Amino acid sequence: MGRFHSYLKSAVKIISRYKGNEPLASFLKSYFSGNKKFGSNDRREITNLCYSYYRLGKAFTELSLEQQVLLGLKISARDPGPQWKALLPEYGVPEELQLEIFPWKEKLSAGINAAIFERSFLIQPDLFLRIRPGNEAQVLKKLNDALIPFEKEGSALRLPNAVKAGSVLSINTEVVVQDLSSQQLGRMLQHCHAAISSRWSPGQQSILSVWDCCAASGGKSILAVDALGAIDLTVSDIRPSIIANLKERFQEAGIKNYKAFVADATKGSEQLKKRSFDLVMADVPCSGSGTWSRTPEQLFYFDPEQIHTYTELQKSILRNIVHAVQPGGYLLYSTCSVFKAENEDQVRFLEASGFKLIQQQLITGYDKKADTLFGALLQKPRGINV
Ligand SMILES: C[S@@+](CC[C@H](N)C(=O)[O-])C[C@H]1O[C@@H](n2cnc3c(N)ncnc32)[C@H](O)[C@@H]1O
Repeated sequence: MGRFHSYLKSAVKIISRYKGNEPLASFLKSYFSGNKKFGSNDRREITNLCYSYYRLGKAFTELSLEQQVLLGLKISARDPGPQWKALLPEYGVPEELQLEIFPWKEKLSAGINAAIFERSFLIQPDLFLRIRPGNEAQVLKKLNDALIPFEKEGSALRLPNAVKAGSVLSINTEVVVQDLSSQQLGRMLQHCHAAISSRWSPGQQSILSVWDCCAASGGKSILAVDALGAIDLTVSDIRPSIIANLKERFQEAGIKNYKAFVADATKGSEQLKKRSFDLVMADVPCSGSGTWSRTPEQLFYFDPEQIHTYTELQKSILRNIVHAVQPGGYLLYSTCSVFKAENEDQVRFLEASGFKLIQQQLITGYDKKADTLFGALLQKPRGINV
């Protein structure tokens, strides 16, 4: 039992020091590398305790830190095991409690089941890979040979979170680490491609021009290449470091023909002067609230004022990029947010500027151990001046 008390003490120490200024995963990594006495089992137990605490949000702050950690462990989806259960009465962990983990339910996008969404914070989502075109047989063989358990859903693979997929598969070459919901945006991309290519005259060798204006390390761009085939691809992001990551990733992915640069999408850019695209992808910076089951510390430290900050930034990006959509071309707007203000309301904003909504979808992952995302495909009618 002494070992378990000591894990609890370490978790409480970490929680008291962590202030939410960096991802919990990086904080834990630095903490453990500065405290070599912890072996891999210890690190796993303590990590689990810390995450269990943040999964409760601020619902039970009247309890002691020890009680909150143990309560998180008790009500999380995984059975904590007999040694932990034995500590519950010792620390006076309450039996029955009303859950109010996610207090901003009135701000949710339409169609979200608030009760199921709230419970999803207690479950760690799975790991998802997307098999890149032409690699399915070899990927499945490698996983089977290595006895790695997985479920296949189309080109998506669902694996337990602890699996080190990179030890068996070539990440970015054979598979991409990409959440199940994110992968589904491929359908909207295909819809847009079918609509545009139907306008090409028979035998015309046309290539879709695409700008990913918030590309990060290129997750959606690689999806676009895989879903659409040869495209004339331009990518940009405000962060130089992430564009450097993107270049490395594209190299591994075998993507050679593209233009990449650093640009603030709220401002005009030299590289884009006079350019327009068949498709502009705006996977905008957002609250990330659809992914908080993976990063529950963000749930804990979230200030709802931030929603306004994000929506203003999103509007400012949209105002600046709409001119780059060709008349008759498309804008794919996406977030990993569950808030209406970042989702449907921004679609209304685009419609008010003359764009026509083709389809919008809240891609729920909270009921599937995956992320929740929002995507909307809009078309710029010919003859409007934005
Ligand atoms: C949701 S992430 C994009 C994820 C990426 N599309 C993917 O699939 O991996 C949003 C990105 O927007 C970038 N960003 C934030 N503000 C920006 C701005 N003003 N202009 C351009 N990019 C911006 C961030 O650096 C971040 O990489």
